Amino acid sequence: MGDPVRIFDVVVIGAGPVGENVADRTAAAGLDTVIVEAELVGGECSYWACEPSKALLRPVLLHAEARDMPGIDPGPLDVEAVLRHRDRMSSGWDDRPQVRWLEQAGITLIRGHARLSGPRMVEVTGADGETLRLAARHAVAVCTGSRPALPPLPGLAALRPWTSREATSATRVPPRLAVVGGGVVAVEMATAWQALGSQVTLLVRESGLLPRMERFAADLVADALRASGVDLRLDTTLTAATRDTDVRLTLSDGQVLHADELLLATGRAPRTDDLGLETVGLRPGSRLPCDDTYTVPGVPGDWLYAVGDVNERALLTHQGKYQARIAGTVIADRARDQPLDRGPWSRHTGTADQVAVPQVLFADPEIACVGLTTADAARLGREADVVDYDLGLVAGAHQHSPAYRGRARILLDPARGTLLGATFAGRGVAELLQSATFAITGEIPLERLWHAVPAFPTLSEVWLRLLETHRDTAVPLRSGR
Ligand SMILES: Cc1cc2nc3c(=O)[nH]c(=O)nc-3n(C[C@H](O)[C@H](O)[C@H](O)COP(=O)(O)OP(=O)(O)OC[C@H]3O[C@@H](n4cnc5c(N)ncnc54)[C@H](O)[C@@H]3O)c2cc1C
Ligand SMILES: NC(=O)c1ccc[n+]([C@@H]2O[C@H](COP(=O)([O-])OP(=O)(O)OC[C@H]3O[C@@H](n4cnc5c(N)ncnc54)[C@H](O)[C@@H]3O)[C@@H](O)[C@H]2O)c1
Repeated sequence: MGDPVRIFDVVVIGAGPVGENVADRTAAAGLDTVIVEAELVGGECSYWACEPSKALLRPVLLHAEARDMPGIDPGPLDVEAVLRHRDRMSSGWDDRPQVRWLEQAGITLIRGHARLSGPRMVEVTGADGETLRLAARHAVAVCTGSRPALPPLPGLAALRPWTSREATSATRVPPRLAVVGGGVVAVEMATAWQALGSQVTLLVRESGLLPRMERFAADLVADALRASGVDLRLDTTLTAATRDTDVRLTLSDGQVLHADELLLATGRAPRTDDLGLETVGLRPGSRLPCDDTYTVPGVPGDWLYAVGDVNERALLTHQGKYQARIAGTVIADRARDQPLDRGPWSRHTGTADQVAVPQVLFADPEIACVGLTTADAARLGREADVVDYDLGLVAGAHQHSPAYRGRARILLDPARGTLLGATFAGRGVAELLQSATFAITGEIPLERLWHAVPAFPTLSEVWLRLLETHRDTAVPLRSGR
């Protein structure tokens, strides 16, 4: 007879920020919850993504701001101190504090690699090769996140490229760092490592950076990267690379480049390839689809959930945690045979994923955006009034730093008079973002926004200037533009 099956109400696969939050909600609802983790409790975000990257960037960005402020002479960056700060902010890659949190929340932790083995069944293979079988009375939540998606370069393994993991955890500054990609990881890591002492070359296949963000914002970042010394090459792809004493890169324009390290920041792939999805009739290796309650469709019995990066609705920690709160509530209410409210903005429906996903790019300048961009509106055929304002003109920006450069754009629904999207680019705009998120999710009418008076002199004054500009000159965006 094989080992007995351990039975729980809920099995959560993956203890990243998203899995932790699903488990927190189901355990708080009184459901016996187990979480399975193959590496470190806390996931990618805590050790190789958000936390270490922002810990590298915060000193770098503060240093740049201080340099531009009259009366402050910050001296050179203490690179070793920045790396030690990064190590502390990543908890020294030690997950004991997170494990204590799980214990306090009453969640059982099992370490190992989990795979589905049939409806409501999960098998866990531990580091010792032993297998444990789990059964879920109510739900299995797949929160396995994502991994770097690497380009199909010949001889990739021999190149030993950096991915986001090495870029966030490296203990030595490479003199020459080549970065492939023009997305958020590439831009943030190029910003950090250039300031920490690398000569960064950024190879971008598109004609601009950050293809999913407003072009004006991406262009401000591109200008600033160039000014900081980054060799930014747009419309350029890597056609071949070899590693000998250094890395030799052949580019699409025929040029050859040498670097000490090569960072491939070319997007993410969902971690579904070794998850036993085929045992429940699903295809391994691709995104795990879900509906607005985060239930995987096409699996009888509504017991399988996909939450966080693995469903690719929004590859962001905060949005994944939002999804987790909703999925946890759905699981708990289904377990109590309570009906689900599938209406928009209800406790069981992830409406914000579709209309208000906030994101901050931590570079110099920052970009903070939520809701639709002009390109999104055109793609969706949504009519929008587009309003731009030069952030550098508001009094709060003058106070913020003397040579402030920035710009803001909002998109308004002309029929309803509500906000559809906002993008702010400039130093210190990250903390402006929640005001726009409130306006979109609260569907606050323009007439009421006029009564939300921004304090003087702050960057928030841009709201008033945007409203005035809209009153006087709004440019309508018609579908297809
Ligand atoms: C460099 C970088 C910087 C980023 N910065 C930000 C930022 O500033 N802000 C932001 O909001 N987002 C940021 N992100 C995105 C953010 O990291 C992810 O959106 C977030 O980590 C997703 O959380 P998750 O729990 O879904 O997945 P993950 O954090 O990837 O966690 C998944 C967990 O599941 C485990 N796992 C996987 N498969 C199995 C299995 N079969 N069995 C057991 N365990 C398994 C993994 O070991 C992992 O611990 C950044 C990403 C990168 C790469
Ligand atoms: N501050 C933040 O919020 C933050 C920071 C980092 C990452 N993230 C999250 O992580 C996710 C992943 O970021 P990312 O930058 O890895 O992905 P991305 O999808 O944002 O950008 C990938 C870039 O790589 C390029 N690319 C893809 N394949 C290529 C190839 N074969 N050759 C050359 N270029 C190629 C793309 O054109 C694009 O410019 C993002 O979607 C984001 O949500 C968020």
